[in-house]
Amino acid sequence: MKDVLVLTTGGTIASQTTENGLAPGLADDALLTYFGEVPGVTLSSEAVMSKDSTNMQPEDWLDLARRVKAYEDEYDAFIITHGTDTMGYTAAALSYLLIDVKKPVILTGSQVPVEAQGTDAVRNLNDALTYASQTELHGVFVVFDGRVMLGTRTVKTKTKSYDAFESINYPYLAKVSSGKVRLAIIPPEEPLVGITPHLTLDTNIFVLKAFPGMPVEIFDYLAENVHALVIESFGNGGLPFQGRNLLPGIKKLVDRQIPVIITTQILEEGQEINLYEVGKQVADAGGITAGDMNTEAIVAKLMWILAETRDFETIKRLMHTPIAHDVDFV
Ligand SMILES: NC(=O)C[C@H](N)C(=O)O
Repeated sequence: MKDVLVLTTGGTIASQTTENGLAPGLADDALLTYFGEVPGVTLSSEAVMSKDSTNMQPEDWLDLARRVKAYEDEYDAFIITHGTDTMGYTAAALSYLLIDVKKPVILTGSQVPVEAQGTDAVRNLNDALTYASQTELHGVFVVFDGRVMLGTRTVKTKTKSYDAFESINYPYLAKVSSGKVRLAIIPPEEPLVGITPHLTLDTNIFVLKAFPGMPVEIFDYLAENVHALVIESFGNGGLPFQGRNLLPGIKKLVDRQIPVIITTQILEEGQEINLYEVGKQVADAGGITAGDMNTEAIVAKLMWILAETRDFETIKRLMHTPIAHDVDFV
């Protein structure tokens, strides 16, 4: 017998047409009626919030994590229904906040409201339930369009199509179809050293997307106001050092022991920061490469680490340590 708790948060899956466009409005436990019967599985639900995921905040991630922790012993698995727009962020954040969870926590949602014709919601809900009832793994997962992805690797790549999410730089964990899970093999991860599981976040970070012509003055503001900065660089980690030279700005933050994490705007294959002069100079200025992590995971991981430590070297080491399979190389 398995007990599964469905935590609902809103999203398109629970949205209805209003005069202001689609907005979550489905009755609290209405989603439960769209799950099929699975022998030996009992479903319960709890309405956590009713938000378009665009409106979700780090405090909402904490709310969800605390509920899973509070109910962890009572249920065998958790399904969180969620909007797709920021699902990748929530999935990454829960992967860190629930690093010690002993049950599967599965996020799903849909591109078309559950009540609308041609909806993908019914399939996704039932695939999530299939996975919840059959998996032996614990941790945070996204189940969408028949694919199971790690919470730290899930990125939304399509605004409308049903295959909205991809597992970036990591294999899909499983496929779900016709009520069956076909599993890939996930190697175990080294035990976590130097940080203990905790349910807190420091949201005082900023993400900067580089573009040709970006003014350098922004770093003066950032140096005074953030605990860490993420820069989405070009290609393999490159940022301009000619014209509007970003290196002094990066150095300014690093000199103040503010970590500057360098990721890339390119979704796949990660970065090799020392390959080109434009990247090596960034590394030499103190920029910390993020390897093959995605921005969603970097944001959540930084907030989670910063809540425990502000020590520059410790942050750097932990950013480079695989946690919830978030990074393969740096
Ligand atoms: N497909 C969706 O769920 C999109 C919606 N705007 C949300 O993120 O809540």
